[in-house]
Amino acid sequence: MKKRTLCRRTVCLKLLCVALIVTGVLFTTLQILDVSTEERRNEQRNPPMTQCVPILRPTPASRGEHYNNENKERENSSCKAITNIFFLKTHKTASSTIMNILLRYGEFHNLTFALPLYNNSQFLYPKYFSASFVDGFSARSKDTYHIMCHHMRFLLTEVEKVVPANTFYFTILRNPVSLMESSFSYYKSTDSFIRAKSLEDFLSKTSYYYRGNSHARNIMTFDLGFNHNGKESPKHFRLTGKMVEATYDLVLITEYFDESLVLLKDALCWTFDDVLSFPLNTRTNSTKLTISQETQEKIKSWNQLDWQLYVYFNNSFWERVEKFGKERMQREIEELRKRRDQMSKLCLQNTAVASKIRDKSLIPYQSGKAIILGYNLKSGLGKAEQLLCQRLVTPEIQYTNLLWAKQRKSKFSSIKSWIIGVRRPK
Ligand SMILES: Nc1ncnc2c1ncn2[C@@H]1O[C@H](COP(=O)(O)OS(=O)(=O)O)[C@@H](OP(=O)(O)O)[C@H]1O
Repeated sequence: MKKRTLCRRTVCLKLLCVALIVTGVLFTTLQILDVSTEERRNEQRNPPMTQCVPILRPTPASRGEHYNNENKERENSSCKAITNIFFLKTHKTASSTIMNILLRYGEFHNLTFALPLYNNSQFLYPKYFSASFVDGFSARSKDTYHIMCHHMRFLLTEVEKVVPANTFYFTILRNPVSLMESSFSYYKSTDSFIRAKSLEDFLSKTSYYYRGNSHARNIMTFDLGFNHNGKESPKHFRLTGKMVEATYDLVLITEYFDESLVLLKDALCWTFDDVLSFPLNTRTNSTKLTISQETQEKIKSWNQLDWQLYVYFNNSFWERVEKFGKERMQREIEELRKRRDQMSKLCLQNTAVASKIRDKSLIPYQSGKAIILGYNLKSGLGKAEQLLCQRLVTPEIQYTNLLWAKQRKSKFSSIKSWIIGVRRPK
């Protein structure tokens, strides 16, 4: 009798396991197939991930490690490379270039990314971030993610659910004047900008054109999780600055991109090779505007919250450079540029508009009135160089797609081994 009950329990348990697996597979399939109406509406902001680049296996040479002994020196030094990283990818701030550095580092060091759900590269932006927007997230998976670096509207309590406690937080800010010129061109077809004849026209009739969306006003403040139509007072500016300072270990400045990379390299205890990058998401000169002094002032005034934030962190950035040592900074920038030059000679044939990019998987997403440039690689590269060069110029959407596929594949392999383990007779 007892044996039979035991037997029935074992059968029940097995059935339960099978049911769970079937539900899991169904759920995953539904997740893949589901493109909700809201996601479709957000396509402008959250472009679909369609293009694919081949998954290749990284080697030390493809990591760039054959160019110098720096990695060996690092191995002997006391500082240990930081691998738990959160990067708040702010909009139109060169954040895609920084992101490419993180994606490459993570891929080549087999780290795990907290990626957005399939088909949404921006964690359902402009909604506030929620841990449930992370692909495969469960409360138990918390300590499994190393890097999180996609666009989002920041919410600390939710991010903390996803990343480990010792995570390094950083972000990047850009002068709101050039940022808004860039946004106006890139987001020209969004609500607030679509009817404006020019940036000047928009700025002279903001109460008529502005529809409240973040791309048109104080976008950095919005991305950082604050009210982008909020109060403008010295007390408010100071408080926001202090709050950001308390959350982020480092705030980079777009205008001082190489100085920023050197500080980042130092803070993460990484090497020059780790922070090598080529500018991504750049526009043709034909889609850039020259901004008069008067318009610059209007932009600052319209984006006062962003402007004050920028001034605050521009100051703290230079204090940090001072601490780092100005001469040392100069030396390291020279070294970084030398290596970037070498890499550029090795990899790049030219920059090109979409129609002139030979490898269609390397075409960057195009938006609004902006003509976004990509790269053609040199032909005849060795296998390892080909991989490194290709990754250096792989746009965000394609790279995310690739990592998504890689992580899904490894998750499916673990489930498969678990099923085989359950089935194997004792
Ligand atoms: N290395 C470096 N240094 C300085 N500026 C750089 C760099 N890399 C990219 N960029 C400029 O950053 C703008 C694109 O920003 P993002 O990649 O953050 O855009 S996006 O929000 O992800 O669409 C875009 O600015 P605009 O050309 O003014 O639009 C890029 O030219």
